[in-house]
Amino acid sequence: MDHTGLLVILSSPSGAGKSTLARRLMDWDSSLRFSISATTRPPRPGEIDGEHYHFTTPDEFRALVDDDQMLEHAEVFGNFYGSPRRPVEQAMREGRDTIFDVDWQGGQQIRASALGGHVVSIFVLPPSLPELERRLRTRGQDSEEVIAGRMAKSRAEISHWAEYDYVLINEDLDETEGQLRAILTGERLRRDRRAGLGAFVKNLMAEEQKQ
Ligand SMILES: Nc1nc2c(ncn2[C@@H]2O[C@H](COP(=O)(O)OP(=O)(O)O)[C@@H](O)[C@H]2O)c(=O)[nH]1
Ligand SMILES: Nc1ncnc2c1ncn2[C@@H]1O[C@H](COP(=O)(O)OP(=O)(O)O)[C@@H](O)[C@H]1O
Repeated sequence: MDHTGLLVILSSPSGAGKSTLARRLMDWDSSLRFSISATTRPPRPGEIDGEHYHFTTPDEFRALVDDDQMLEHAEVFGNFYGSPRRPVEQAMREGRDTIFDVDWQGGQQIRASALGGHVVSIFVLPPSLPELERRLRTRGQDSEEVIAGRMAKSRAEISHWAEYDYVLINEDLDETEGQLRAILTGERLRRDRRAGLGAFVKNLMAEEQKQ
């Protein structure tokens, strides 16, 4: 059936588990596309340019924005982040769903864009703030200073939870992954109903009359 790809937005305070969940969803369904953001943040050890992020200088980033190549962009934790527009439009044309790992500002901008009708938004909460801090620490990729900065901003991010279609508490990773799969399956069925089931049912009825 012909359909347009969905834009699946995942937001959460840093460390709640978005990237881990996005990776698991893509292992489950290889047709899902991850929106690789551009950022002015320096790469962490092990991060690959063009795979985790497109790492850019502030000047390069500004040029992309000025050239209208960003579907959305925002400043987060003192760095710029943005979602390139073209790969998203291409995936939509191919009927492939795109996953975005963006903050609340990105969520608001994509929802308000011309593509907003295709958005499914999901907010991921940690079971508690001490557990969030523990996860940031066990990820082992940020300095104490960076962790303190992210914890300080976590309440501001969480305050936007009610803007999202779904809100999941990521306590048990397998359970949250199951909930995400269920959401995606349900939202795809809703999309297919909008996109083309009318024609399918018309055909079905016509066949019945022929018999
Ligand atoms: N608005 C927006 N936010 C983004 C984008 N890419 C990443 N972010 C957000 O920026 C924040 C920091 O991301 P990152 O530096 O990878 O740190 P991490 O979330 O701790 O792994 C997270 O809240 C991301 O969701 C983007 O393209 N646009
Ligand atoms: N449900 C969970 N239980 C325990 N640890 C988790 C859970 N979800 C994620 N983590 C761990 O927490 C850390 C932060 O997760 P990550 O996916 O990097 O978060 P985010 O992308 O939201 O910043 C990682 O070390 C990850 O393995």
